[in-house]
Amino acid sequence: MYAFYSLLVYIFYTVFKKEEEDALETACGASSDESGPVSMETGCQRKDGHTSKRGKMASAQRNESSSSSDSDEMSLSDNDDDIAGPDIPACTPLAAFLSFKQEAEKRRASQVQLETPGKLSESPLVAVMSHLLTFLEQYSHFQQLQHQADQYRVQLKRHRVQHRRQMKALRASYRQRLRDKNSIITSLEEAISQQQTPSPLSEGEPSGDAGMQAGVHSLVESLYGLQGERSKLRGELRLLHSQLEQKERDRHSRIQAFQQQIDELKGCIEEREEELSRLRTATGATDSEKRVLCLSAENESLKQNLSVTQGLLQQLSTIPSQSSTMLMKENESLRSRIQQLELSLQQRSEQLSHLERRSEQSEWRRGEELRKREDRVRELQLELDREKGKEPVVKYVTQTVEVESPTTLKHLSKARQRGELLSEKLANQNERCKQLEEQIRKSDEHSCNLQHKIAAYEREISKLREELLKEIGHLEEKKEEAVKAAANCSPEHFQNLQEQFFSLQTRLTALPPTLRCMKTDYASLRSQVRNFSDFYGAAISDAKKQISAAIIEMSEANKDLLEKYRKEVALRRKYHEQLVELKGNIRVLCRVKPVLKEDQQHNEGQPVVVTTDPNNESSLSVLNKGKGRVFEMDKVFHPQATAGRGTTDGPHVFQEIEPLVTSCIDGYHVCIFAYGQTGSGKTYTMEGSVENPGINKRALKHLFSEIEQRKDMWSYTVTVSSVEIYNEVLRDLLSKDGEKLDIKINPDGTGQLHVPGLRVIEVKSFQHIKKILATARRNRITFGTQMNQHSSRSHALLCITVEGTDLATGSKTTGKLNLVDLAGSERVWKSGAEGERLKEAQNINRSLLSLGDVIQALRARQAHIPFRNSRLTYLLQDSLGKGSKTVMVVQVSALESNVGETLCSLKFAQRVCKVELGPASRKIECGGGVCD
Ligand SMILES: Nc1ncnc2c1ncn2[C@@H]1O[C@H](COP(=O)(O)OP(=O)(O)OP(=O)(O)O)[C@@H](O)[C@H]1O
Repeated sequence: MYAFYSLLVYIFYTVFKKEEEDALETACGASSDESGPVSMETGCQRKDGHTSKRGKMASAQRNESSSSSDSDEMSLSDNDDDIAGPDIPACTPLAAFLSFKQEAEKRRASQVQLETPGKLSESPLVAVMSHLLTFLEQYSHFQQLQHQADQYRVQLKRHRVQHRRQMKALRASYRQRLRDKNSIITSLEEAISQQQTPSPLSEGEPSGDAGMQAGVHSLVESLYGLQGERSKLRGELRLLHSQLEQKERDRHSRIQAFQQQIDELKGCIEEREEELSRLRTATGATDSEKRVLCLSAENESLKQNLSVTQGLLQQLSTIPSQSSTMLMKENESLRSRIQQLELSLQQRSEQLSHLERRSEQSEWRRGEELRKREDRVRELQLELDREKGKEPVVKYVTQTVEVESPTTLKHLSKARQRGELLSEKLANQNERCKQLEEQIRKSDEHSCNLQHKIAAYEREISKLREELLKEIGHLEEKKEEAVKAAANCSPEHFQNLQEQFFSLQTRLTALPPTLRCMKTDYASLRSQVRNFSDFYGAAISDAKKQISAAIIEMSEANKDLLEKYRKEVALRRKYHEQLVELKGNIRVLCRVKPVLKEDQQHNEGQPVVVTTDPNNESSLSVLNKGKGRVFEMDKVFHPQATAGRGTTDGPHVFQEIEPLVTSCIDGYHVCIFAYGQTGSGKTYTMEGSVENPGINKRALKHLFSEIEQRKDMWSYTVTVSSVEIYNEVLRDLLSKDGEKLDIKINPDGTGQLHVPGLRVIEVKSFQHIKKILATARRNRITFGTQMNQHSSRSHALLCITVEGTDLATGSKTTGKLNLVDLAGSERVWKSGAEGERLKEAQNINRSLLSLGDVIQALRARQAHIPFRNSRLTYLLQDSLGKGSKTVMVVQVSALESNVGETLCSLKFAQRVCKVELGPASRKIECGGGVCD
């Protein structure tokens, strides 16, 4: 029974509900057609208390229009016709049915109670019914209330509209009345003025026309009355105005409050959005979104960098002009100083030349005398020779004297020339002084030689004398013999012999004075020579004094110059560092290998897929499977670019490297490495050939020339070591035994790495380093692969350490330059590697991969950088990390057969491009510690 009733109730309920809904829908349709959106809302309300979607929208629209109506009168008046009373849904048939059912059930229950007095007084169905009924009653009551509320709301709106209309009409009528009154007043005033103006015709007439006066009075009274009314109306109008203003103020305050709320809401929304974006970047965002965020952040930083760069550029453009004017001034003052010094030097050189002339004259005079005496000696000698039938003995001596005198003169003329040169070239003062000293030394030597020669000459004379004495003795003997013979010979013969004897005797008596005279002559000659050397030495020392005074003067002037030079050098270094930092402390350069003859032989008909843009030095495009891809680098070297600085347009390799080598001398850690597939030209770029040297040689040449330029202020020590990493084993390329080496932490407590047993050579000159490079090249492991006849199978590192000491302050710098020629990054299958070669290729790829990981970690600013994952990265730790400067030269082939490797290399390069190492730091030691 219970189930039956329930079913019945359900059926009826559904039937009635359907009826109601149909009725509602027809009402909705009708009202939407006739009354518009407002009637839709109330007409479409369901029985279960839910408003339909359309109803909600309509309500929203109505709310909007009502809110806007407060502010906009016109819009309200437009919608005014749309406001209509809501229809109440009919739910009474169900209630009637239920009450009827309840009655029937009650009756049935009373009958059952009468029949079976022991059972319950009320059945459960009746209870349910009664509950349902009360619910429906409550619901209908609620709907009625809601309906009433809606009606009130509509009425209120109508009243408000009516009120506004009334107000408007009232204001209009007041204005109209005011205008009317004003016009009346003005007409009356005009009339009065006409009345009061005496007419020329009425002048002679009596003034007191009673009718006229009364009219005028009444008019004046009415005028006063109108004026009073006007002022009253004005007061009312003012009141209305103030009311309106008050309302306007209220409206404004409401708008402001509303605006505040909107702002608060906006703030909330922004906060939410921020939180959302934060959450997104932290967790759920896609890679592309993250990338977009990162890129926008990078963009921002780039913009900032750009503005900083522009500022710096401006500064840089102003500072050189200032410094150039300062330098010009200084130059002028220095020039005038130099001119003064040149003048004084000229004077000194004139004095010197005067002295030289005098000495030349005296020399010449002495030479003349010497020649005369020599002639005499020669004559005597000839006589003696004639007597004795001997060879001329003094020939050698006279010849030497003849030769030596002009050489002395020559020396003197040279000295004069040098003196003149001294005045011309001030910068070579010290050099010339040395030359002069040398000359003095030579002249001293020469005078010494002369003394020796005089002594020899004296020795020769004494020998001659001895011989002469012997000859005399001999002649005496002959004489005695002759006397003895004369005692036995005839008187004629005796007489003849006597004559001969007497003549010989006279000659003999004549000989000693000649000899004496000769002796005295030589003594005077000797003293003259001695005097000459003394005189010459005094003249030279005088000149020396004058020159040293000039040098002191010059060095005083030089001090200022030196100081300025120091400042200029410091400024240049600063700008240089700024320039390098602006360019970025990690730079990626790309070099495209030209298509060589041998490449054409192996790859006949292969098209070129890598193209460079002559108008854009930092991009290159790669064509792969018909699609072009553009890569951006810091610099792209087209295939015709040379290894050096270049004379043609476009970038040349060393031009980009040079500033970093200079940085190394200034105490920075620099790492330059070549990366790329086998045969792409890494070794060509780093080592080069004899006729076309690569980065290594050019860097060292530049290093030594820079050191030479700074030698007045800095002293440098350059040490070199070279290692190769083959199959993850470290080998010394400068030692013959090829022992395995290991990387350890330096026990000196600095925390730096060192390789025990590694040969470190101190290099004094560029010529020396050439030999070292050749040794390292010879010892490196190379094999032929399918891709390169002489493929380098190991990573080769040339480590140059430059320790500098400031001569003025004593501060020390330590710069490091690591030049790395990496092994080829080819694909294993493509290189045709097997067995040992395969292991080799795998090791190469592994270490390159760890280099990539290190760069990735640096890029992500990770706390831990995996330097220790390979020997290569471990060894380069202090030149790859923070505070260092790194340049990667990516080598690529332009041929289509290598496009895969080319793309891989370029993608790796682009990853490196994004790494920021932060500002580089100088390694300077002040006293005991390190002060970067
Ligand atoms: N820019 C260039 N101009 C002229 N010749 C070049 C250039 N680049 C490379 N070559 C030539 O290409 C050949 C291979 O170059 P190289 O040995 O330098 O390649 P690699 O990258 O070092 O190879 P691997 O990694 O196998 O050692 C050499 O004969 C070299 O002379």
